Amino acid sequence: MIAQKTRIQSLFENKSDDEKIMSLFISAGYPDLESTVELILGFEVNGAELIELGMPFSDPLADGPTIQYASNTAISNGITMSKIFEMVREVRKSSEIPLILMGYINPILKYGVERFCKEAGESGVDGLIIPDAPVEESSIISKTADEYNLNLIYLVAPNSTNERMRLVDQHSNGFVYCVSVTGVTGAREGEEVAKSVERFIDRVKSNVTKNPKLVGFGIKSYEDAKVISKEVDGFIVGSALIDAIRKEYPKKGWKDKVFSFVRKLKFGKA
Ligand SMILES: O=P(O)(O)OC[C@@H](O)[C@@H](O)c1c[nH]c2ccccc12
Repeated sequence: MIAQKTRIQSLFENKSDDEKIMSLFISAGYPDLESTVELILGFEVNGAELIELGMPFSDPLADGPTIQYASNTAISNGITMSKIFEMVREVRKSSEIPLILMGYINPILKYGVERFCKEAGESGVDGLIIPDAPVEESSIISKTADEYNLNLIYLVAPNSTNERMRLVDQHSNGFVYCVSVTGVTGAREGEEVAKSVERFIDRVKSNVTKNPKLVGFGIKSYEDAKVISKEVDGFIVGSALIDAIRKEYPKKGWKDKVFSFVRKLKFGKA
């Protein structure tokens, strides 16, 4: 089978050198089941170029308190794998925004790797991030993901060796996720991230040469994003976005407030 280009690959091919891609992470089913699709479409209109849709899991080992909270809320709201695919199909009725599912390997194994990849591919998902299935264990899913034209995106972190970064580059397609700080997801003081990130990104740039690079973890403002993604293709925001939702939901007009936060992240002004 000849692999087709995914929407992720087209996005990076068509991007100009100085443009920064903004990717937003949201847990499917947070803050409620009805809003996820509307949020994704609204993120796109307000400046996001890529969406990471989290598949809520009860034991999210890479996640800090904010995403754990969103995950738990989504589980209480009754989110399921089938509902997530339904949301993706709904988004695809009106949008071609590149979409990544992000989640842990256990629920995927339980659902069935073949069934999962088939439904993901057919509903319009472009890629997968599975933090607890690193390259060494990628054979559990890589072949099937390929078959259904899903890019696999792996992570590098400041404690990855140069050899490991090269291995990750070899196995990734779509982009490589550069985790700016060691530890779990979540907003940190911007300076804390900026200080240590430069050396890490230098190393990433000399070892990850095949794939585009997005940096995430701890970015909560336009200013953070500007500094931290200076040398790469773009940035990812999760916890700060969920915090913004948490602050406004379910007050009247909460979505508009959230979308104005998104515009500020991307453009520096609402
Ligand atoms: O929340 P932050 O610090 O803005 O970081 C993005 C992150 O949340 C998102 O990409 C993500 C959510 N869960 C993950 C698990 C592993 C790696 C990354 C993630």
